Amino acid sequence: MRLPGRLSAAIEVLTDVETRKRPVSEALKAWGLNNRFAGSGDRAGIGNMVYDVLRRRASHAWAMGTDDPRALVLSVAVREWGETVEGLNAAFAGDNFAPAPITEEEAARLAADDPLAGAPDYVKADIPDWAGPSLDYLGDWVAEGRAMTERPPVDLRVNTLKSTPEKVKKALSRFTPADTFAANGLRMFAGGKDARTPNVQSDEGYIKGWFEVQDLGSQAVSVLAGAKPGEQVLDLCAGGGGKTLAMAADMGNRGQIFAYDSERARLAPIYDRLKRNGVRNVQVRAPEAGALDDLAGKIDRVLIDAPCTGTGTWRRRPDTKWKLSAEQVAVRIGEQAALLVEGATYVKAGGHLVYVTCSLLADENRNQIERFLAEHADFKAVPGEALWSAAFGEAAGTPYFGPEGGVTLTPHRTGTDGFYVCVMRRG
Ligand SMILES: C[S@@+](CC[C@H](N)C(=O)[O-])C[C@H]1O[C@@H](n2cnc3c(N)ncnc32)[C@H](O)[C@@H]1O
Repeated sequence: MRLPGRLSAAIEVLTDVETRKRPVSEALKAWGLNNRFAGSGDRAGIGNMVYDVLRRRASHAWAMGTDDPRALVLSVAVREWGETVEGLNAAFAGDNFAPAPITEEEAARLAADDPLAGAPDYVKADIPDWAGPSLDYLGDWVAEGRAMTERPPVDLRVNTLKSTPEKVKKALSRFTPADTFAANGLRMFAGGKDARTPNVQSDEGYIKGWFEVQDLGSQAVSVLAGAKPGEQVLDLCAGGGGKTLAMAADMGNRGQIFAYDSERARLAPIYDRLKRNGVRNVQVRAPEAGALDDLAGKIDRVLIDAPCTGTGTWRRRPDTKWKLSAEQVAVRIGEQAALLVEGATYVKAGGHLVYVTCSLLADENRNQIERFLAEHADFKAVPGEALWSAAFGEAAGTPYFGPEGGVTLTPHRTGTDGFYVCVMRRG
């Protein structure tokens, strides 16, 4: 496929996402199944265009005076991918799969010198209009929003139970992985335009369990969770086990992690992942009545990687940015508050409760912790700044340290997905 056909396909997928309210990954998959002639390069190019549009949907819509998928795709093609109106029209003329020629009005919009003139800050930040005040505590929320519109890198966590950063770097040298502020993290930066994402999961090293794909922010909060060899740890919202695996490696397979999740289907991938990673100190507890009763008051460290709105992952899942409703936020807040109360019951005296979200909303982070601490006088927050500098030193970006003791990572501040972590000690 040539570029015109790929642009038409991106318009089709975006229309499908909008009209059928489908998740973008599903719409892209469906397009691939219905168009089997398209190769992997085509699918990558179309996917990149669709995601680029969604990351900057508000600013491109402002520039074009409409949020019609065709206008948004043309705007990204010209303003981000470096195409010209003349070049596109020439290419469209000779291609049966091309979109209709660019109109004069569209051409004028695409040529505007200051396409965001008069735009409100939330449009410049490419976030929903309600979100600015919620991110205000971070300082420059327009810069925070803009950083969330960049293509995310691929981050790996080296599994120290089976490998070393040097060994993984050598095995993946064709992708030139770079070091990160986390000692076991490696990063591959995203390419531009139709560049393909490195397919590291088909690499021999991945199959052998030398590394996992895990955002650097997720790695960092796993380190800050502070699991030590020999401890009894409960991962109360273990899901597919991303943080369970990271903690097991930090514990050197010594001690015990109980991995639990209320959704059997979420937990399902953990079994294969534990095997591939060579993890031997995890006991998976399936969601059955009383599954955790025997752990009450006995655990050194309880991790609550809480269900959340995922606002910290907007650069990876930009479609969710435009769909989040106040009702969804309220549901998550209720679940998180209940999990904090439940998680506390498993912590032994002198043990720690660790609360994590991949959200940047104060209501899911600081406000939850402040309410919990006000109602649980036996818990005290461990200051996040001290935890951070002990783990990563001064050179590791500048997270936001909240007055309640929490640490907030953001694409703008730490070059990671957005994450929040607060470690609390039971007195
Ligand atoms: C952010 S995800 C966990 C991700 C996982 N820890 C990882 O690192 O890959 C949150 C998880 O919490 C689970 N969950 C939601 N409510 C729960 C509850 N009341 N008890 C236990 N798990 C719950 C969800 O099923 C979901 O898998």
